[in-house]
Amino acid sequence: EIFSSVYKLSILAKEEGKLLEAFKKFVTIQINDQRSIYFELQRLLDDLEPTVSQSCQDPKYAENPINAFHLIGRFVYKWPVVFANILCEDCELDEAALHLNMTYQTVNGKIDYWPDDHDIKASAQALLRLRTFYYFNIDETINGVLFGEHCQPLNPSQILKLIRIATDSNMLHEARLWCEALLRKLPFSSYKDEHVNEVAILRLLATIYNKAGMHERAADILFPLHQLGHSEIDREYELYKNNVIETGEPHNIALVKDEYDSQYKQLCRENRKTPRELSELYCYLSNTSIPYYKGKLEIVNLQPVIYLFHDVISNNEAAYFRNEATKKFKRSVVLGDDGHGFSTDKERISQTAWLFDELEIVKRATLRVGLLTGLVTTWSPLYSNSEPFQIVNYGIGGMYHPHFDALLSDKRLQGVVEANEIQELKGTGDRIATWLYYLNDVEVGGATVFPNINTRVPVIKGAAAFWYNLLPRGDSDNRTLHAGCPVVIGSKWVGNKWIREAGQMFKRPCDLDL
Ligand SMILES: O=C(O)CCC(=O)C(=O)O
Ligand SMILES: [Fe+2]
Repeated sequence: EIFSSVYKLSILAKEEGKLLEAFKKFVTIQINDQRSIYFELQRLLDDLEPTVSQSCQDPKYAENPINAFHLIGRFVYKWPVVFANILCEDCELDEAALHLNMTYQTVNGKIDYWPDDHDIKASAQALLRLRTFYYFNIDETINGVLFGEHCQPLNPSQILKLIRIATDSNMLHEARLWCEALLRKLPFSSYKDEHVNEVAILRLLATIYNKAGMHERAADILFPLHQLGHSEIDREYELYKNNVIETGEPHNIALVKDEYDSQYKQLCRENRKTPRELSELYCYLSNTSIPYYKGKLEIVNLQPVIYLFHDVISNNEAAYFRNEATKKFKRSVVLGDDGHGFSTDKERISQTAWLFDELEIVKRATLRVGLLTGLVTTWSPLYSNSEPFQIVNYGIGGMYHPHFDALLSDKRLQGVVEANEIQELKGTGDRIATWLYYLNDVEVGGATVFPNINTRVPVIKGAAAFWYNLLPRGDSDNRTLHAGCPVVIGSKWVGNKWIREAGQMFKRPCDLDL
């Protein structure tokens, strides 16, 4: 899939420009051909050109989730129509068609995955989820403004698609809000699609209420259409009317779990520490074992202490990390429920790659983490005091739900498996501490938050968050539950280095009292 990395989407946006060029060339040559197929192709070109000629030049285009939704939509619904009309397996292709075919093949190879329905659904769900975190204004978004930033407006059929996906995903509260916003857009003066009209939208709104158990309301919505003689809705209308529960129905659509506003979501929106709590936080220069090398530290929470180290990776190094990672990307996984094996998870939408100390720049960064934290970070294939860097690029609305980094602390694992059963922990112990590099700036969203201790760490390029996952006595520290908030605009890159227990016995000795 492609939605799980904004980096991959950016490549898609750039490559689309090549498709447009080849398609344009093809259409220009056929300009005098009067067959109806060429009118159809000209129409497709007129539809694609204004957007694509700009989007392929804008490196930040795909960093906006609304644009990304458009981009994926073009690859799923529009480009296949272009190719189906021009390319054929057994027929003879003229020069322009051959060129288009070749471009198609190269682009296909470059993006290594052609977006499909799964990406449409996932990018729509990402948009819906983003709304439940950041409460952006739906009407504004439809008109092409998200968090004050301009993007492509959404057309009525895209909104209808979004509402259908919300309804299928049982996010009925969101579905209703988008549906009402679409009704406010009526009449669609410049948009012509016979399937998207007032009747279709009202029918969908009625479905939403019906699904929420509000059958009477659903019937009421269809009643005016019924009176006007829209016989196509009669069956639904009768059904809703017959389902009405006389003893009373809910007055509102209940929020589902995904729609609740949790402490986690609130922290994603803003720092929630009181002025008093904030006044106790401070910054200082820390010593390392090299006399002239100091750490620039900011304390962002006192107990347990969460550190933010500033200026600990240069722009060049960060670019090197990002670039090396793109060569090895895989969809992020999480440890399976039974503690064995790894699986992809809708709660971790990103692509990851591991960078080992074999690379000189990476090795230097590993050493630096050791110097700054005072822990032993050296890695070798035989014995590792820390894991290799795990580089992560998030996707549309990409996030990582609240979790613990310590492999054994996850509630799911407690009692299910013994520490020594996990191959991962043998000889190295658990993840005593986390070092989290921020490898770029994110325009909107993407903070790292700790819901149990009301702490929010903003993304700052070149900085790194650092904390202990384990208490000195070795048990996991439940206060370190943390999450990567959904990215609204931008492409978020982080680099994890998990430091293991083994090797730290003199650096951070065990202590039963703590
Ligand atoms: O992206 C973030 O801010 C958090 C990442 C994280 O917690 C992880 O990768 O384990
Ligand atoms: Fe984490």
